[in-house]
Amino acid sequence: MSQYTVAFAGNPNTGKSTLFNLLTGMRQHTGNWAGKTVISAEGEFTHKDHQYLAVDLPGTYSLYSNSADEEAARDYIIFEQPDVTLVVLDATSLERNLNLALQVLEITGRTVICINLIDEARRLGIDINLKKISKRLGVPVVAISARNKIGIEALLDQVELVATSVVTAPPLRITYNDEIERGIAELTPMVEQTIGSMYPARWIALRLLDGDDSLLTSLKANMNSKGKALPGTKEVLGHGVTACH
Ligand SMILES: Nc1nc2c(ncn2[C@@H]2O[C@H](COP(=O)(O)OP(=O)(O)OP(=O)(O)O)[C@@H](O)[C@H]2O)c(=O)[nH]1
Ligand SMILES: [Mg+2]
Repeated sequence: MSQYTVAFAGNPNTGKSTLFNLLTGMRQHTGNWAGKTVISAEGEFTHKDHQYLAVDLPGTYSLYSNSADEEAARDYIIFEQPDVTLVVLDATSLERNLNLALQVLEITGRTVICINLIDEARRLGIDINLKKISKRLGVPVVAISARNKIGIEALLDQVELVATSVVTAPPLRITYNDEIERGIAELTPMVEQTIGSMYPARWIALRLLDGDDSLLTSLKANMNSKGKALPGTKEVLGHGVTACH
């Protein structure tokens, strides 16, 4: 039986570890304060005919290399290329949480959006239009309560559809202002030429435009560890990189 990898990403304190523990039977640290998960934990679970390896990533507000946690989550999603990235959002603060979801979606369409704490949202009278969000983002969106074990089967059904490629979506394409789009257009072919089609070139170009040296360092380390040296990376990518904001 093949095993699919599911990475749990999301802002701190959105219930990733609660869901992870529920599915895997493990006991990752949970609690009502941010930043509990510091290293990624792994555990297994089964749903219907498939086996999954769940990876509980540290909570992050972005994938912009602001901290070791963000770098770890970013590197896992880009370089390990999980079969599914499950973005766990807090239903009571969707606007803030969707920021990370958009960043993940720019990297990969192999994503399921899991809106957790739906019990809390209902208590507060927050009504969430799942269909509309799913249509806008192009990926499945499921509401759950990990603590109360609500919606879990429906969530895993969607995870299965993405893992088995029954449901597919390209990375979400966000259009930036003209200056940034010009930079992306210039850099993306160079990125593709240098690293091939293995990694999300447009997103990497965008991060390089922002002067994200940490991503460049990770890219080089990763390519080297896979025996794919990057001749001229510095020349190609280091040249013309300007911060846009
Ligand atoms: N009301 C409610 N609370 C929940 C639910 N799921 C998780 N929680 C609570 O939310 C808090 C945070 O849960 P964690 O699972 O530790 O969150 P996390 O995303 O792993 O947090 P970090 O590791 O810090 O990123 C805990 O107090 C959980 O009991 C839910 O469905 N409803
Ligand atoms: Mg956690």
